[in-house]
Amino acid sequence: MLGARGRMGIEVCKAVDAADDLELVAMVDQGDWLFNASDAGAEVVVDFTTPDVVMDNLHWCIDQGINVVVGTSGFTEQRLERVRTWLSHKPGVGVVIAPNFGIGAVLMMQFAARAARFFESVEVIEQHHPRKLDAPSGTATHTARLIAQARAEAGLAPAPDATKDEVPGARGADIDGVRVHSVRAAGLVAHQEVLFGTTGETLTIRHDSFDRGSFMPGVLLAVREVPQRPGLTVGIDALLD
Ligand SMILES: NC(=O)C1=CN([C@@H]2O[C@H](COP(=O)(O)OP(=O)(O)OC[C@H]3O[C@@H](n4cnc5c(N)ncnc54)[C@H](OP(=O)(O)O)[C@@H]3O)[C@@H](O)[C@H]2O)C=CC1
Ligand SMILES: O=C(O)C1=N[C@H](C(=O)O)C[C@H](O)C1
Repeated sequence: MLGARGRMGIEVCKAVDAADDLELVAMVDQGDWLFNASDAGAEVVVDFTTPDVVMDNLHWCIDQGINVVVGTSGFTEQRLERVRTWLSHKPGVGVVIAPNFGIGAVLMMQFAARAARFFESVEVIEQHHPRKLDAPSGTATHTARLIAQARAEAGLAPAPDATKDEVPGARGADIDGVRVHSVRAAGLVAHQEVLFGTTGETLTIRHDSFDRGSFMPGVLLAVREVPQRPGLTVGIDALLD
């Protein structure tokens, strides 16, 4: 487990410990020696660290021939392409990178992608605990990209918006033409709303993680599946089919 002393790392270690078919062989955090994982014979590394260190971790694991499950945020298309290049030199290694391991969150993203072509307007509002380092969240960025792709395939025009005098930030971040708003407040864990609008109606798709336990079934599923899935898998959608 990389990031073993973090909020997610602590939960993953507990979940792996509680699973009869899995064994936790190494817990690595900031300042620890990465070779602890290979020396301990890890078959799968799970990474919940930070966007600035995750690429080095991934590169090292792939080089060592260790399968990896990544929950850390910050994956752009360019980063994914670099991972594919590393994997092309290690054809037996599997990597699963998921913006969100919550089953409800995965469904929320799928439902949003399905609804996108029917609505001229869309806004994504993500809400997280205030100790989160990045904004917008990986989930919101991924959702916006899925929506943008569905809108492009349907030939939709940009969402109507007459705003002229904008205070910087008031309309959120623009991710592929979709506005994304990030809220940070004590008491929150991880929440997202996708608001669609068209003539005379709106549709709101909302998901709430109230507890980090919500991510564990998805993480354990990926840990069990990744050795059988060489190459790069983005999201856990394919693992749920
Ligand atoms: N995909 C998903 O379903 C989910 C993804 N996430 C993502 O997971 C990531 C972690 O979130 P969270 O657990 O809340 O964050 P935390 O900050 O609580 O945990 C990150 C941990 O990684 C440690 N760390 C930093 N650098 C290294 C390194 N080089 N090697 C090993 N460990 C290191 C940190 O140590 P230190 O504090 O000393 O820097 C910290 O203990 C975030 O990117 C978050 O967005 C979170 C929840 C669900
Ligand atoms: O930092 C978090 O907490 C979370 N990060 C992920 C993200 O950036 O989307 C997943 C979930 O939202 C929790």
